[in-house]
Amino acid sequence: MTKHTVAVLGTGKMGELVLSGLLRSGWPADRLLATARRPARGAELAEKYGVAVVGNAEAAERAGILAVGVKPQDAGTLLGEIGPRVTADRLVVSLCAGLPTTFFAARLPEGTPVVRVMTNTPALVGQAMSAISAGVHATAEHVALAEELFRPLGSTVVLPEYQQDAVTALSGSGPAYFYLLAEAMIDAGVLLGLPRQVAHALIVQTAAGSAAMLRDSGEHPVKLREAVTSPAGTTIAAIRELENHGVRAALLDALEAARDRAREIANQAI
Ligand SMILES: NC(=O)C1=CN([C@@H]2O[C@H](COP(=O)(O)OP(=O)(O)OC[C@H]3O[C@@H](n4cnc5c(N)ncnc54)[C@H](O)[C@@H]3O)[C@@H](O)[C@H]2O)C=CC1
Ligand SMILES: O=C(O)[C@@H]1CCC=N1
Repeated sequence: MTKHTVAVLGTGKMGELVLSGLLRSGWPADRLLATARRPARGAELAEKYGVAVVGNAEAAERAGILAVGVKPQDAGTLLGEIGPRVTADRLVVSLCAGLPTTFFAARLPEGTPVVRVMTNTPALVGQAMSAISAGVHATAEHVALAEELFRPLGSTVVLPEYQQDAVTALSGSGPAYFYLLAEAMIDAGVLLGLPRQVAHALIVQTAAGSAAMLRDSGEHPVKLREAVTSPAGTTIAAIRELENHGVRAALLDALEAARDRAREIANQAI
């Protein structure tokens, strides 16, 4: 384990997931710092995790690894605050959707290494998918450090930075699509006359079981779906409706829209 201190700058939902994941993996609390915009949030984090909550400037001076957990729209302001305190021997890890590492490099001292990571909310249960990319000035050693930070949260993969907007559309936003599907299927259960709690239990276990098979069997999803789809049976009747409603085309369009929005965020960032 690295001897660095990690500071989470902007400890909202994702920042807290990084903090709690590191603590779960045995990272000492005295090598973690957190920053928060609202004092009440800072007090909550200090109480819950036993980490020091400090200002952004102090965190930037004390920590070797700076994990930026603010919304992309707030990153410019944050970098304006910390830029003068950062030295090029730090590692900056961006959690921000859309923003390229050049956005950070332009606001930090020359030579500061930046790694871009797109993780997702299943980090809360140790099941995140975190995609890590070496950005400006980042070496293999910096990428290895980032992998060490994100491994406690779930799976990690190292990809070139140009793929990050697509990753954001797939796995960053991905949990929301599955939740939407689950929500709609539970409502369908209610439509068919099942009590809501029963529909909820059926769909949650079906989702968990299907995900486990998809991951653990190593089979292609087509093969798994075909095994459920009996000739002249119930499943094919449902699938015909899904195809009639263009669900596949909707998914292609939806993920392309998410990718485009990531690009737009980068263009709008100041
Ligand atoms: N929510 C999600 O599922 C995912 C979010 N992301 C990215 O993670 C980042 C954080 O997203 P969330 O955690 O959802 O947002 P959030 O709004 O929960 O957290 C951001 C936090 O930063 C704080 N903040 C803003 N400016 C600050 C400043 N100058 N100093 C200190 N704290 C400051 C805010 O008060 C807030 O608590 C975003 O850049 C987002 O694109 C990435 C993957 C998934
Ligand atoms: O919706 C968003 O912009 C963030 C990034 C990926 C998931 N949530």
